[in-house]
Amino acid sequence: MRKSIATVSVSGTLTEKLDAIAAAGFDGVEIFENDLLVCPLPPEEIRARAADLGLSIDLYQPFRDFEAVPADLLARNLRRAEHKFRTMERLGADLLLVCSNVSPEAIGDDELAASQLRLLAERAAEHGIRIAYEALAWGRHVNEYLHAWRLVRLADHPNLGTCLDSFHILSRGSDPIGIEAIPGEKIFFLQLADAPLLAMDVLQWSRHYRCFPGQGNFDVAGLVRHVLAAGYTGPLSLEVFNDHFRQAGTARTARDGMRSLIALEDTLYGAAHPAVPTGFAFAELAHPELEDAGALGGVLAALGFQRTGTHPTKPVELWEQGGARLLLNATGGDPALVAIGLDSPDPGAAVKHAESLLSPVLPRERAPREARLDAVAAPDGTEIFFCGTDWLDDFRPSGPVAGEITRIDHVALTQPVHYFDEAELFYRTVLGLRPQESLELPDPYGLLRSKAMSAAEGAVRMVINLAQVGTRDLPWQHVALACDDVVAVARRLRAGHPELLLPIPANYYDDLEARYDNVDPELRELGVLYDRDAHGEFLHLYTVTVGRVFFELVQRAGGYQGYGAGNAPIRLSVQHARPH
Ligand SMILES: O=C(O)c1ccc(O)c(O)c1
Ligand SMILES: [Mg+2]
Repeated sequence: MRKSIATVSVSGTLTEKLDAIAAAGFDGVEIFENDLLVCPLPPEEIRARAADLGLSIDLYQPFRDFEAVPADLLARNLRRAEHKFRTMERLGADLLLVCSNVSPEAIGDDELAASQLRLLAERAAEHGIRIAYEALAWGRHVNEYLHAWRLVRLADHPNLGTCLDSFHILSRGSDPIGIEAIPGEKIFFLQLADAPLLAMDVLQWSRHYRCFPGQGNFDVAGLVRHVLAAGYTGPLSLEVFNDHFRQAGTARTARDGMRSLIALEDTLYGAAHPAVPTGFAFAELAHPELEDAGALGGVLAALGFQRTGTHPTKPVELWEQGGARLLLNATGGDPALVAIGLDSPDPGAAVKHAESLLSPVLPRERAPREARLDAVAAPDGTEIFFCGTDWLDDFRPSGPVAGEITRIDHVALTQPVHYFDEAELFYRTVLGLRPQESLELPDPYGLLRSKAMSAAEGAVRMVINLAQVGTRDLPWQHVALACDDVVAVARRLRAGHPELLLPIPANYYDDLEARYDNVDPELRELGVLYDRDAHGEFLHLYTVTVGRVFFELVQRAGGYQGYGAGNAPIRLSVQHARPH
């Protein structure tokens, strides 16, 4: 299907927007009036620029507060419309979006509204222009899409149709099944936006929190199915008002919008993800070139990891315990998590799929006998490797290392605020992870927003955290290691090891013991954190931070599904209290 985007959805000047929108592969644009008003170029030049870029101007918008007004106001509104028509002729646009009247002067009279819309359509027809009438969710009298359609039907003019906008329909909880009753040729335009579920005024929600399909909680694909079933053949057009998108990189947001539409089409055509990862192959940590991997090696050795192999051509060591594998890459930089290896049932298909979703595939250098490893860049630059089974052979590992740690449980990455939605869409679509809980947690110097995602019944879990701004901004990352016996590790490390994140405040344990019966008193002694959910229990423990990275040991009992999120504020406070 043709793909469009409203210029309001991305940052920049109008010319920057058009360049980025074309570069991302869109077929057309909706020109938002404000973008035109602030543009120094005359409409003819904007038209030529769009044409040079291969973009059609699919819609001009919005024309506000037109219908259902007293006679004197109608005359003024028609004069306003004539000006828009002339601008559109210069722009080469032939579809005008009219959104439902929000003014207190609007009259709640369907006959009047329809007759005035008909008049507008007659005037538009003289210019070869068509009108797409949209119900704003907060319209004074018309705020339901079926009401807008009733007025269009009543007005009965070939140059008048309706514009459907997924946000206005789904934010009100309207059932989109009714779309199928609208003849496809009377749906002049389709605008798509998703949004997180928020209990707030619908206008504020729309103007600040819309996001691309797949980044929020609406069933946008389900709505599009109804629109296609009605016989609509126009473009899928993104229309997003979002405070963060307005600050984010223009090209990057345009590409993210395109990724969202490609993924939406995949959903519509019922294309299953070709290679959802089945586990963590490894986590790769960069570190300064030091004997025994320095402080990082010290923490890992204390946790019971051993170096079991070395890469034949690169300064990379394999450290193992149970099924947990860490690669230590002596890049010279501060310790940081730089790559994640995922067990993939079909690495080639996974990379092709990632590429189809516009993820940059990373070039790899490898010696002739080394395993082929395909990687793409996640939005924050973390390299994501799709691993088969042969990569491990390169390291000639010396054999299994027994210990309490069994595998990588999850990896947590921190994203800047204006790329948080992009990261979520990437992990959902490129890796096929499903969103789990979304949380806001108090930090002594801010509020931590966090989203957990998982696949293969928890075999792969990722947590994306929002980097905090304006406070002590610590872009921490962490690797959580599944462990059979957190208490045993804590006992061992308490005996003179400085690697554990301590002390945990006594107030925490006082509260814990009030909340739950039978809390093991040893948890307090050892500084082990504890949580429970409907399924089971969770014991966990953190190490100190080395560079940007810290480790967590987690013990899930009885099918516990969470991440101990309620304890994150405790962890954050202790981390902030320690010198870095
Ligand atoms: O927020 C608005 O006013 C507005 C304007 C035009 C639209 O198409 C829309 O969905 C919302
Ligand atoms: Mg709209």
